Amino acid sequence: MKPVPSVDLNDFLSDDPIKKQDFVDRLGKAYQDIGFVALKGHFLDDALVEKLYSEIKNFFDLPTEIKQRYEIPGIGGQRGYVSFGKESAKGKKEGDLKEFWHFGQYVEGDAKLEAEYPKNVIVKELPEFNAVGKEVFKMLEKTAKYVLRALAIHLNLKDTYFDDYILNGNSILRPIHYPPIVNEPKEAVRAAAHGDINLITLLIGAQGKGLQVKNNKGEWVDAIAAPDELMINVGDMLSRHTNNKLKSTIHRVVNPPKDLWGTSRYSVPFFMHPVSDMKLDVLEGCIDEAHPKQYENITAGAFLNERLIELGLKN
Ligand SMILES: O=C(O)CCC(=O)C(=O)O
Ligand SMILES: [Fe+2]
Repeated sequence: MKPVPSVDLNDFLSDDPIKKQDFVDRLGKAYQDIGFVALKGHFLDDALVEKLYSEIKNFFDLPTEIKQRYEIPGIGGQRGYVSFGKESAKGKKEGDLKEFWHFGQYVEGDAKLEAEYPKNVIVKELPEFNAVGKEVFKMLEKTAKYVLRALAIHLNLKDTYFDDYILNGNSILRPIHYPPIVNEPKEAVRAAAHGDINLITLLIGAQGKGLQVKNNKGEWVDAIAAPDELMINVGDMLSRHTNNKLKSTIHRVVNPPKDLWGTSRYSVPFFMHPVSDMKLDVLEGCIDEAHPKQYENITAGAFLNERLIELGLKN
């Protein structure tokens, strides 16, 4: 059996109640077991993904001094460029072997949130880069909305429970470049073991080897998606809200074997965040005698802030 199960969003979107319920059950089971699922039938077509890759390669190929013009101080790396080695996993000293870019929310019809979020950074050299980022952001956000609807049903909540929290949410699209490895890395890896901060993560580009997840026996297993699949996992915000009923699984990106050091890895996670005001307080339905409340009440905004400091992106 594949360590990470596959599901098809078309089943959830169909009018057939049996298929719909089957999707909910399989997704819920996957998130209670391994915390990851590979999903096809999402809203990104092949041409869009191809264009995204070509544009992000163009961006990371720009000279370092140009890329660094887009590294904005004082915003915790929440928009624009974050240079190589800057981010480290929670509790780790060594920086990860990666550089990345952040596209943030395109707020519509909400002046308060527009003022709250940092503005998206526009790359002057590459007009298409900005356009494709926005398009991919919207398509992943739409995909995530239906995945969260399925999870709401699984949690015995109203299917639209998350809709208002994710509308204009503080989500982030992060194209990552892991450059070729030139010198023997001492302790550093491409991405050290971590859990994601947000509600759910949708990852484009998990086809190649590299991504590994820790299963419930504590073993690292490869998480490899088919070319038409997104890898989708639960983040810490959702596991907190559900009192760990849904698992935020620890994962990492390992360095390739020496004969492949010369190759770059590109991947593009979309971190689905709610608005900062969302209360992550443990859901009543996830507390009982066998599962006492495990977390203090906190808002999504306060939780994010804590974690950005721990990642070395904010002080
Ligand atoms: O590059 C990958 O495949 C995963 C990256 C990741 O886990 C993250 O950025 O949170
Ligand atoms: Fe991650």
